Amino acid sequence: MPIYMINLAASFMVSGFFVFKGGMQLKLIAVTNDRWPIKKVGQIMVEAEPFVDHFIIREKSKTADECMQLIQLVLREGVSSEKLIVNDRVDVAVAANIRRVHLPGRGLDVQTVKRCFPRLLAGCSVHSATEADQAIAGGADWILYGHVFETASKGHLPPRGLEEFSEISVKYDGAEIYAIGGIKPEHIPELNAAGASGIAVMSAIFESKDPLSAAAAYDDARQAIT
Ligand SMILES: Cc1nc(C(=O)O)sc1CCOP(=O)(O)O
Repeated sequence: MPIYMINLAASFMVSGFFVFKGGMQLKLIAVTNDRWPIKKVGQIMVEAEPFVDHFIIREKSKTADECMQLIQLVLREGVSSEKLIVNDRVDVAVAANIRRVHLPGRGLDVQTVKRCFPRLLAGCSVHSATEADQAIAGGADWILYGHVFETASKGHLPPRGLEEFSEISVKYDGAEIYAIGGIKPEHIPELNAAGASGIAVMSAIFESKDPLSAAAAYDDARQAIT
């Protein structure tokens, strides 16, 4: 039986109702998809914001200056700087006074970034239990494990599924561990049972004609299990 099924069974065991990781509601991270001009990305972020805990600004093709413009735009529209996570661009995070950076596999490692910029919080993407071990040992404040389900965003490559994800979340109980890749609202119960702290979603929000409703669907699903 996969470990996440055992977790699911165990989570029913305390007086017949669910026990959630740390008693917390699953967090929703929305990841920008680098497909739109700055103004449209900002508009989507502002629309989805009521249901989103954090945004990862992952605009790989944009210049540092354009990323700064996007940050200024959403801050002006009332999005809290605490909700913003800058992907990869430590320079942009420091210049824009954003506290959180998300580091992709091939960039600087968490330990180096945290040593050089002790005030930054840093997370990273992992794709195996070994990478998760390295990230946690390096002091990662969160990790994103993926891709969990099949997704066009990863060229429909075979997904990693939930088994290793669940093993990581059991091993590092209490750490912030997010699932990414192909996540739909209906996956939330099984991700919760696998010990997810939250989920990270890209296309379902940034390709939607109605980003607020798209984010609300994830919120409904997480409310349904709390
Ligand atoms: C940006 C990203 N990183 C992944 C990883 O596995 O590290 S999967 C992914 C794309 C997630 O997009 P969607 O929500 O559209 O499936």
